[in-house]
Amino acid sequence: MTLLRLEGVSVRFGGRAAVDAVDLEVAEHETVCVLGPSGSGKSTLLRVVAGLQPVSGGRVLLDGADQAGVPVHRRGVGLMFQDHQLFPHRDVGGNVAFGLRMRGAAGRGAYGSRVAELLELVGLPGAQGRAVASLSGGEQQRVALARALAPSPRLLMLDEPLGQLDRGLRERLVVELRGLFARLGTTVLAVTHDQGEAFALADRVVVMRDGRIAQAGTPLEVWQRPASEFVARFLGFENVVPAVVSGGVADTAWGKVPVPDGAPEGAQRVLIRPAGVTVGADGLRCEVLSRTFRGTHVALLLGPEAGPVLEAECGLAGAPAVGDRVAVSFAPAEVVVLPPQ
Ligand SMILES: Nc1ncnc2c1ncn2[C@@H]1O[C@H](COP(=O)(O)OP(=O)(O)OP(=O)(O)O)[C@@H](O)[C@H]1O
Repeated sequence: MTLLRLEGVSVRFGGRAAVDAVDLEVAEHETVCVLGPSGSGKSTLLRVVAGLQPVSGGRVLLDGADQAGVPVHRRGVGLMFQDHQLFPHRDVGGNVAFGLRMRGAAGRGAYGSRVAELLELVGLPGAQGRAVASLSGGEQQRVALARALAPSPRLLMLDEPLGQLDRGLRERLVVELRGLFARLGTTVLAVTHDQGEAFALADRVVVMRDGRIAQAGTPLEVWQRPASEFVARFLGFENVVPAVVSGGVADTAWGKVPVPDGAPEGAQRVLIRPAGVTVGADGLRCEVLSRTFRGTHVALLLGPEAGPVLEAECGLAGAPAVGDRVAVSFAPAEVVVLPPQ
């Protein structure tokens, strides 16, 4: 069932559309992550849903009810922002209880057990009495989450939820959040500029560009089939060149590249994901310009004898060294013929 529906939502500041005729649905129990470069309209979209930003056009519906004129505190949405805005003068319990009081969600006596339950849920059991200032960044994030979850919002909205935390902690928390949302059946609309975070957290990602949706789909769909060169580059793929496609082969600056069956023919732009650039004995000759250890693989930057630099991936064992001369071939499964801009 659809919980949130945006119909042609636009927000204009001066003459400029920050959000431009956006249609979006979020189903109950679904986690949707809105992703996009700075200024693409992500936060504005979130603020619209929360009721913090009036629309210039279109409608926001929650459970089928038009939210026009419904104030923030009556929308039943929970908000957690990047700078988590905890009250420094209240202890942890006081901060979480604030989330309950805002909604009048429980009688005063019931706060204590609900706060305890929420702190347990976010992995901070017994932290009620701790001062906010004594918490690490990750712990503060958990308290902010407990506070946002306190009134059991029908929609939880997160704006750059893990933005300030270091990478290792972010990766751990993302996994925890995903598990928590699945257990609670929470419906989540999150905004992030970090594609790794979005892909790890979301059932569906929505990539925004200049106030519009450039692509929406499951993480796998978007990763495997970026809908445009913009999306491909935003995901960090740099191997994009013009090509003429004919008979299952793309003619590119790197030579002939096999394309998947059924790819559109004619003048196109082609993406080769680094995983599809295979280092071997035959093929396009290249010099290794750099190599970067990535944990599970080695990322190579190659200078080919023809065409622009190429990104490739190879296994840790036997990775070539900088300055080595190698040859590469291309795997059609990792080649995407991109739609015209
Ligand atoms: N209150 C405002 N008044 C005028 N312009 C605004 C206002 N809020 C946002 N904008 C503009 O609208 C556009 C979208 O901003 P928004 O904050 O939604 O982008 P974003 O994708 O969330 O960016 P970031 O990742 O940097 O937070 C930007 O060009 C921004 O400058």
